[in-house]
Amino acid sequence: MQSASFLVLRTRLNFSLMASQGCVTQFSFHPPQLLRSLPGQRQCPKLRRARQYAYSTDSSSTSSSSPYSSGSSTRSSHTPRTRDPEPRRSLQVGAAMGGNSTELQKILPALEKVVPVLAPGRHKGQAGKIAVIGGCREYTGAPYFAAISALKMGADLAHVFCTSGAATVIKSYSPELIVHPVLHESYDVGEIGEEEISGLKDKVLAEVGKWLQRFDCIVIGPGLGRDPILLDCVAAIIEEAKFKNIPLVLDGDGLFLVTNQPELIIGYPLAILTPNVMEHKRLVAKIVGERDQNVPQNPEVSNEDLPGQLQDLAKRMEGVTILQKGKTDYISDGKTVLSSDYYGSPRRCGGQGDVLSGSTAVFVSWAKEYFSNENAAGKKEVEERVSNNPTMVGALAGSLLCRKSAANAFAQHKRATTTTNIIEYLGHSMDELFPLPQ
Ligand SMILES: NC(=O)C1=CN([C@@H]2O[C@H](COP(=O)(O)OP(=O)(O)OC[C@H]3O[C@@H](n4cnc5c(N)ncnc54)[C@H](OP(=O)(O)O)[C@@H]3O)[C@@H](O)[C@H]2O)[C@@H](O)CC1
Ligand SMILES: Nc1ncnc2c1ncn2[C@@H]1O[C@H](COP(=O)(O)OP(=O)(O)OP(=O)(O)O)[C@@H](O)[C@H]1O
Repeated sequence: MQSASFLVLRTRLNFSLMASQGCVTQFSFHPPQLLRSLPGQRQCPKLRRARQYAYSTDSSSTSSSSPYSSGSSTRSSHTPRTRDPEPRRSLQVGAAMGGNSTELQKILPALEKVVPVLAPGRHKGQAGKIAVIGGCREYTGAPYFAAISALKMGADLAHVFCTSGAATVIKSYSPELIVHPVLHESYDVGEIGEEEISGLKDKVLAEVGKWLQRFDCIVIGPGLGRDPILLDCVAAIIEEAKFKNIPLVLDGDGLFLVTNQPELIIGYPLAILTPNVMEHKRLVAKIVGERDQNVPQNPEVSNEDLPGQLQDLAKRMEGVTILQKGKTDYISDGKTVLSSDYYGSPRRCGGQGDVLSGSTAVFVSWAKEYFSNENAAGKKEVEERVSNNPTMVGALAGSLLCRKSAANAFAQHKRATTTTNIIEYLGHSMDELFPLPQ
């Protein structure tokens, strides 16, 4: 049997160097792999899954054992995989605060190409129109953080779609946000039957739907809550956004929704999931443990092999991009894995994930626009140094920016650092990473 559904050419280059602040940092760089589908790879989903499983469990190949294991499984046990399931491109940039690696010096000019120029001829909206779907009685901070982050790092317009209970509060944080109180929780509507729920869903979809086409990217989940009626409506919004080909960033309770209903998002190439450690474990349990009879029910997520496991997960989700947040951020669309431990802060105050989702949404919209322009300058450089997938490019840029802002805010505020401080540094950090022309 072929060891994979892919033919692969792999070269690898490792090097280490002294980072600018004197500590030794190890970098590894795997040039982009060549992936070629074998005939029949895009056949029926069942066959495709069977091929993937055959790939990931074929013990005759050094690169093909399952990336998952479980100590408590009642199903077949598996040896943890020690090698990559597939070659991956890995970018690992300086852990040291202020590190300025050679790798980074190649990546940043490539990422900069997708950042739109500021020119007098451009009109309002061209630098990005972002929507955040989130905000309920409990959480008003998270959607605010995501939306204001989008504005502060360069988007022109940011909308928030939330419940009426959250709207006034969010508006009072900032006059810059456009806030739509259109979502409903069970608490607001009381006990209603199926028919009324369906009517409510249509109403919400009509309210949100008339705006959808305007957005370059939608963040779904910060502070959304987990009310079943509300989530039902958001599922309908996701379907509509997919139909309109709008990039989606799913975070917080948006991840809760798609973890429970993965079919909402599987196979949508413009989706980015941004799970933290816990959210990632839940996703793995659902997508791998529950759906694949041939791996343990509660697959172990091992730090040692996160990149390989993430790549496997993204592949099982048929090309969805996953940004797994943590000490190191790992990003994969199933084809490649990028990782970055660039900058960052030791403060773990709540809300940093919201800054990431809002910023990533803007970068993704810029990257999508950039790749859709046939004559865009430097496209080959971006493809070779980062990826030809706008969601991968956007996720890496979002991660770098947030970690840079967190490091800058921490340098100033130390233990007092909060998410608001990190947001204050977004503009400055953008300019450090992607300087405006003098
Ligand atoms: N100001 C606001 O309005 C904010 C609102 N937010 C919104 O809240 C909603 C729910 O989000 P969430 O963060 O409470 O849920 P989730 O991530 O499942 O964590 C649940 C528990 O898991 C654990 N845990 C988490 N990370 C871990 C790790 N790395 N490693 C190990 N354990 C970890 C940890 O458990 P503990 O340690 O407390 O036992 C944690 O309490 C969502 O809509 C979000 O957007 C936030 O954005 C914050 C700012
Ligand atoms: N241990 C760490 N060291 C450095 N940076 C980290 C660490 N853990 C997470 N980060 C960074 O913090 C940001 C937010 O990740 P985090 O895991 O806090 O998300 P979250 O739990 O979803 O946040 P939120 O509080 O908004 O729900 C990411 O950009 C990630 O790179």
